[in-house]
Amino acid sequence: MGTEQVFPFSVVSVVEDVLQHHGGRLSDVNLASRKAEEASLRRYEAAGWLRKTVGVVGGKDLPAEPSEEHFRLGLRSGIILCNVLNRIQPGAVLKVVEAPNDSVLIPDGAALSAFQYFENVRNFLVAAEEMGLPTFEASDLEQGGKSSRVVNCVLALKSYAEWKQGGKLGIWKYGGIGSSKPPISGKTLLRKNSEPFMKSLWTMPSGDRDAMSDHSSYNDSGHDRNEGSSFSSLHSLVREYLCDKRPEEIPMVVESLLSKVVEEFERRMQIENETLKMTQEEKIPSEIECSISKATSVDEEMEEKDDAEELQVNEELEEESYETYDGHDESSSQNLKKRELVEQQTKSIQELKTIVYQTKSGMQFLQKRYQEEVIYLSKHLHTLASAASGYHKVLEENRKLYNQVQDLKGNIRVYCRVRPFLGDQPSHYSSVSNVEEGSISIMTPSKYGKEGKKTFTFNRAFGPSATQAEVFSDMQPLVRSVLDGYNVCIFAYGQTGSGKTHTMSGPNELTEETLGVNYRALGDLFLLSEQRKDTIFYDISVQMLEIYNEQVRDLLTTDEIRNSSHDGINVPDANLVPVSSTTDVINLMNLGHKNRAVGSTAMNDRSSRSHSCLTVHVQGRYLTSGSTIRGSMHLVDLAGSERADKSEATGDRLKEAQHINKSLSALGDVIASLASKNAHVPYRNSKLTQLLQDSLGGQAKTLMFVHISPEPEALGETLSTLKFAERVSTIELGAARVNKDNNSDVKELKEQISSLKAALARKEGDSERFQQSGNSSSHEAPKLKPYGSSPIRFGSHKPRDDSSSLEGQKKDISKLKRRSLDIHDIYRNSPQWPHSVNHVTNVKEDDKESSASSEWIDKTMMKRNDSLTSDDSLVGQWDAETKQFSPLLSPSSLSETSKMCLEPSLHGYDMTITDESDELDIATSDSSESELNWLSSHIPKPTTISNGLPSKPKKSSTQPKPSRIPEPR
Ligand SMILES: Nc1ncnc2c1ncn2[C@@H]1O[C@H](COP(=O)(O)OP(=O)(O)OP(=O)(O)O)[C@@H](O)[C@H]1O
Repeated sequence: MGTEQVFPFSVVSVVEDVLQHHGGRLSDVNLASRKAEEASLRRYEAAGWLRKTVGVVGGKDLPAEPSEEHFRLGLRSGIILCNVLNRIQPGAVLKVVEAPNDSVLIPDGAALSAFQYFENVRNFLVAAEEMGLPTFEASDLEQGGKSSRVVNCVLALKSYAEWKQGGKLGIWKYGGIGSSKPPISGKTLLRKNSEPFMKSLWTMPSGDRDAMSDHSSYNDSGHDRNEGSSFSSLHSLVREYLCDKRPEEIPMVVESLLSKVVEEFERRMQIENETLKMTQEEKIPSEIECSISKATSVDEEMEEKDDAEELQVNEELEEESYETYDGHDESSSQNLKKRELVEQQTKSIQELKTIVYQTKSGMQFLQKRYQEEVIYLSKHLHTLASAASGYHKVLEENRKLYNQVQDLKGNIRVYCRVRPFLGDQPSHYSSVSNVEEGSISIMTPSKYGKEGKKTFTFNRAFGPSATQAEVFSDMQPLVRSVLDGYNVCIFAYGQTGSGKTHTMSGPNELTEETLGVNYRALGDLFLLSEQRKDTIFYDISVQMLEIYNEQVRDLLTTDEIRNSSHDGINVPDANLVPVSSTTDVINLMNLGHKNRAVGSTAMNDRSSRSHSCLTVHVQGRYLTSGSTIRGSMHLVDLAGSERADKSEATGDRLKEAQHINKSLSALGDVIASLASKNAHVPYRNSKLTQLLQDSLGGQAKTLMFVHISPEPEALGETLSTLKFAERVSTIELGAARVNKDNNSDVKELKEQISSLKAALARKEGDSERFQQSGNSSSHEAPKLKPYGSSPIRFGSHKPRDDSSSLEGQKKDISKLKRRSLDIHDIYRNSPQWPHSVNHVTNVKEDDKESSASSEWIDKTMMKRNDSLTSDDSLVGQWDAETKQFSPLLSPSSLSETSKMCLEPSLHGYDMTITDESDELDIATSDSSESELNWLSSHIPKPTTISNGLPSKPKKSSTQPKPSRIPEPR
């Protein structure tokens, strides 16, 4: 192994560095050369002492003042040195090879001699070292060697000899130049000086070199001849450096140079050793740790670094491992282990890499699919969201449209239902001849009409065979409006026994089929609220009230409640009972019916003369927004609308009748006011209107369910009821109103024309009779006109003037035409709601509400009221100017009133407030009896219905009732 392979640096490079970097230091070579002279003197001293000690003959090869060359050559054989040493220290060199011949003097002597000389020198040096003398290198005796060290050795020996000759006094210590250097050990001598020595051999002439190369010991040094080039370059370098030096300076320069080289060499070796030590003690463990940590954290690194960086790290790792392995043989086993470990880790890393790559690609694939699915789902979700919002919009739109349709149908709608015959009563006696979807035809006896048939149009008409379910299905949309936040009022109107309770509640014995509107409405609300529970939560609760004699009772409690609501909006003290099922409702209704007061009556129980009201309160809360909506529904079973019979109109019955009339009249006022869109609606005129206030008008939807009985006996009341209902229906209908009004008016106009024709014919006949019998008919009882198309008894006191009747009829026609367009005319011409006596007569200045509707209060009602009681205070007088009744008129003044009515032109009576009066009976102006008779004829008797209820016999009256039923002329 070459030097440059053993060491990380070459000797040549060391020398070059010394020459280049330490050239400055070599400048002191001059100083050394100055010392060379001193060295020469010392050499002379050494040579002289050697000559003196061994004699001139023995030292014949050594001049007294030899040059350095001669000094070296003289001592080169080692004979002089060995002999001198043996003289001073006998036996120090046991065998001294003497020169066999003169060849010793020949510089280039035989090889054997050279070898023997070398043995002499070597033996001398060993002995000198054992004696503690400063030694020199054998090569110092060769050309280029350090003769100064030889001089030093000789002078040291001289000093030792003198010390020995002097009796060995004190401790011998060599104090010559170079004595500070420690003695060179034999081993060190050999190792350290063998190389320069061998180098010098290579510089020897070829013959010597060949001779030397034959000796095996020289080959043991392991030097390869091929390495000579580096040495030759070194030599050339040194020679070049020394070429300008004087020969005597060269040894000193070379010595200095070599010492520098040696120092540099040692310095480098020390550095190298330290580096190696660090590498072994620190670097290797850190590399292992680094490798392990890199291996364990490879996953994280893989994520953080790209592949190129990872590869670089691994390559560096491997390079470091190889360097470590190559650079340190002694730790090769460790390096092997380390390398194996690194290889294992590298393998693991590769496997991990593969797994990571697979996982990564798998993750990327999954991520891609996930993103695709997310995109797909988001699209799908978007579609669903838009569909959902669209669905909600459509739902909302549907609700709006639904309620708009309800609005278009009219805020107040009128339905009519014909009760079937009860028991075994044959149907051919029915006064109802035909029932179509929106109209009812009534068979009128010839005395009522010319054609024997009268048709009334409503929003909906139900015949006797209509089932409860059919009836409810038609009002179901209205009921459902409650859940959308509307207020709804459904009230049943009709005379006693016409089937109001049956429609609203059902018969006494309830079955699923016979359940009335009340149950079905609530059941429907429950069903709908259940269907909507995902979006809205509904609270449904009910109240049940009765209004009897203007007193409000809570039917869900036994205590009488006080109407503390001054606004009349509601009855706040009434029990409000939450319900959640139809069963709850049935139980409550049973309780209500039980609590409903039942009085002894002439023909029916108290329920006929009291209003019962089932109020359903609905509060809905949207689950998403939290907003709430409120709706309410009044289901009212009104008291019988028939007029109280005069014969029974006493005491409690009279009081009941008054209250019923008052409340129904107030209800009519409210409806009329709403229809005319008056700013003020007189809700406060009765408990009934107060109770229903929130469900009458505004956004509220009202349904009047008119009931009629089919019995011919009830025809009068039936016609009255139908007339009124049709009028309300005609007035209140919205968009459908025009066509309906037109149809109705056309019919009426036709009837008017036929009536006029009949009047003309009659007039002609009367004229002839008048001429025959003279003017003797002034006291005849007025003949009742047929209960024709005129709805009511307005203008019943209007004088019957045949001569003016035609003109009056024409006026009426024009008024009818106008009425169809003018709502006020319609009201004026409308049949009145039954007015209570108190309502009409007790008109107070501060009660403007009632006066607001006084214009369409039938004057005849006063007379009818008058007929209901003998109390003069109840008699009213119609003031044509103020258009108000004046109470407290005496019976005599009634006659005057009649006169006034009969002679309106004289008293400024406004004819326009009456209409069709000529169609009705005419009371004689001077006969209050006739007037009473008229009133009797127009107050229908309570219908005797075969409903199992007792029919009270009629009290005697001045005129038998049958006579008051309109008779055919
Ligand atoms: N559509 C109908 N089908 C069968 N029976 C009916 C019908 N309408 C009414 N009735 C029966 O006629 C009778 C009288 O009906 P209901 O009591 O409902 O009349 P009303 O107008 O409520 O009388 P009131 O004013 O006294 O309360 C009852 O026995 C009832 O069952």
